[in-house]
Amino acid sequence: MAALIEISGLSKAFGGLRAVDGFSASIGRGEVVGLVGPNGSGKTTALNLITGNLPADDGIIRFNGRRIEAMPAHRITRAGIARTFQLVRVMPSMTIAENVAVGAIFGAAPCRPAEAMARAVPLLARVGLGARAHQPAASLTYIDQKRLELARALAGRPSLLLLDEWLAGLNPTELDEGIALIRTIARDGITIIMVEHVMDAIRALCGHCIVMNAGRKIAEGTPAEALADPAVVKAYLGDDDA
Ligand SMILES: Nc1ncnc2c1ncn2[C@@H]1O[C@H](COP(=O)(O)OP(=O)(O)OP(=O)(O)O)[C@@H](O)[C@H]1O
Repeated sequence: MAALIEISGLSKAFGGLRAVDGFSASIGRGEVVGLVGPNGSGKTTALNLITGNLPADDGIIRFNGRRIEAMPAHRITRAGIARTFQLVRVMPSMTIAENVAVGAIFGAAPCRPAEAMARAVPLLARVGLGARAHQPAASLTYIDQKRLELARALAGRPSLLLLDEWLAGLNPTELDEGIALIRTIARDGITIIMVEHVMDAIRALCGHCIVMNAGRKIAEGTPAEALADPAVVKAYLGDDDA
């Protein structure tokens, strides 16, 4: 399988802290990859480097064969990488549909505002917000803001979707719905990298799992293989997420 994204020697330090330290990975088209690891292991920082939300200190990222590690975030979005945030970022004074339309206008398949609003409608239905399209985004609960962020990311028609703990905080019913929704996105052919602490979701969705600790990749394989790796068991010992 040709790699959609290839990461080589990616590094980022905050002062003396090596948050991402020589991280390399190759992810094929159509894969659903779990990026897991104890708290503070560098997962969100790795996503921020891929999306250009943070500049890398070192390393190469090839997406669709193009170097993107020095591109500004908006060009990376245009190139086809969309994301959700662990700490959601919605524009509270705009309506829910307008928030999603922004994702269409600035995404990989840019369009005019009228078409962007038309694209938003079915996506809001898909994430369970269909009845609320014209309400202000500020009216949404935290969980519903996460749904909005996912619709906004999809509106950009990305080829790579990065989910940062998108399933966190869902109740068991919502979790089942969320897993089913991610599965439909993958079936549409969108490659997914999901940072997630909900291991049942990783097992249910991911054929490929990468485990980080202290900024480094410590294991990789199927979820069963990677999570059973002795280095992974050791990394999680003493961590509340184990
Ligand atoms: N902007 C920043 N400035 C300074 N330190 C940071 C910054 N962002 C992250 N860090 C530190 O870098 C390390 C890696 O953080 P990161 O958020 O990438 O980990 P994570 O694996 O996503 O953790 P979690 O599972 O808790 O979200 C942590 O020690 C964190 O405190």
